[in-house]
Amino acid sequence: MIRAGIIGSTGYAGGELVRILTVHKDVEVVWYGSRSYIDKKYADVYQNMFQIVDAVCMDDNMDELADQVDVIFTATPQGLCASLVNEGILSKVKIIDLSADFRIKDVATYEKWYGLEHKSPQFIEEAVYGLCEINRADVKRARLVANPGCYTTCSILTAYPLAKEGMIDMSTLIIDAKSGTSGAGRGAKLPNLYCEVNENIKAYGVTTHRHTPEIEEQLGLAAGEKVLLNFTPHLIPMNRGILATEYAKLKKEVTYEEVKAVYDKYYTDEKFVRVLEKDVCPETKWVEGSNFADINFKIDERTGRIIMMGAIDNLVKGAAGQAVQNMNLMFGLKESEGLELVPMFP
Ligand SMILES: NC(=O)C1=CN([C@@H]2O[C@H](COP(=O)(O)OP(=O)(O)OC[C@H]3O[C@@H](n4cnc5c(N)ncnc54)[C@H](OP(=O)(O)O)[C@@H]3O)[C@@H](O)[C@H]2O)C=CC1
Ligand SMILES: CC(=O)N[C@@H](CCC(=O)OP(=O)(O)O)C(=O)O
Repeated sequence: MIRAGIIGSTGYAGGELVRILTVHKDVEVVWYGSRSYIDKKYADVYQNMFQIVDAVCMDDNMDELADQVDVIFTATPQGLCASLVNEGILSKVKIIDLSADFRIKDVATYEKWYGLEHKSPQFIEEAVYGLCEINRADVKRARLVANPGCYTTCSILTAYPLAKEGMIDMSTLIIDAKSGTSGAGRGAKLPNLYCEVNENIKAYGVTTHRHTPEIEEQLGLAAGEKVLLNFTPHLIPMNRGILATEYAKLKKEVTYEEVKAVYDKYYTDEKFVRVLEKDVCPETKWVEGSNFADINFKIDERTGRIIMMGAIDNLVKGAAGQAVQNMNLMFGLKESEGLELVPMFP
């Protein structure tokens, strides 16, 4: 059995990790980390775990944890993982960080967009960007994985094949994304109160959202050029789900079949990416509770643009599911172990 510790197990992403790992046949969660609930029963924090998880919450002592487990998940605020990790710890355990600390290769870019000083820049280079469909071989060898962001997972997977094959003019790419409120975490914040979110929709982080440089870096690597794009997130009144709608100019006239062949080239063998049938638009409801990313596209012949669409569950493929997919690869397990979750509907 792989012994796992979760720092930040009481947050939404950490809670989803617990839900998935509790039924993973090769994993035992032995450390339910928390800052506010130390010594409290985990099932008192999340009653859905009543009679399922008996453990009590522990602190965030990564040094002590590293002696007791094989893998540590950090589902904690930006900056925390970088402030705890060190060579001694990394020589003993594998770390999968759900925050953004090791996602962006240029430390100045991270510090600018996150407004934080990076506490462990020496590990940025070695960290592997854990988007399994794109970096599978590197993830298998990694001891530190930077689990991608939720908006970024959806945005990158949706455009990746066309960026990689040079079919779109990257300078024209515009990403409009919408997220349910669980994306903002469990912490009490005024903009996330029921009356602020319900019956409402708003854009936020316009031109400044921290996922912008992460998407630019990854799609830039795919396209082999520096990419600057517009990314505008929106908060919508639902619990889970992200929908990204992405617009770009096609470099030349192409048919539906030609574009479909490109998506199939990258995703036919990918269990968790479903390229939908012609004219079917992805919906968050069709992926809820699952590790699927549903993707499709439509060519607008009038404008020469292509509209790409993607949907994921932000807490599963956008966070905990992807983290478990990474863990499976790092430990040589079946990639989909514990993740064959059927989407729930309605
Ligand atoms: N929500 C989402 O959809 C996604 C989240 N992520 C990332 O995952 C991470 C967690 O997000 P999310 O679950 O939403 O956030 P939450 O606010 O729901 O949870 C944060 C967790 O971190 C713990 N924590 C906070 N501060 C500290 C600290 N100083 N030391 C130790 N533990 C601390 C909290 O513990 P306690 O409550 O016990 O004090 C809690 O368990 C973030 O980096 C986020 O960006 C990534 C992808 C998607
Ligand atoms: C709705 C909402 O507030 N979403 C969060 C992003 C969610 C997230 O998980 O960000 P990381 O993946 O980078 O950790 C935000 O906009 O900051």
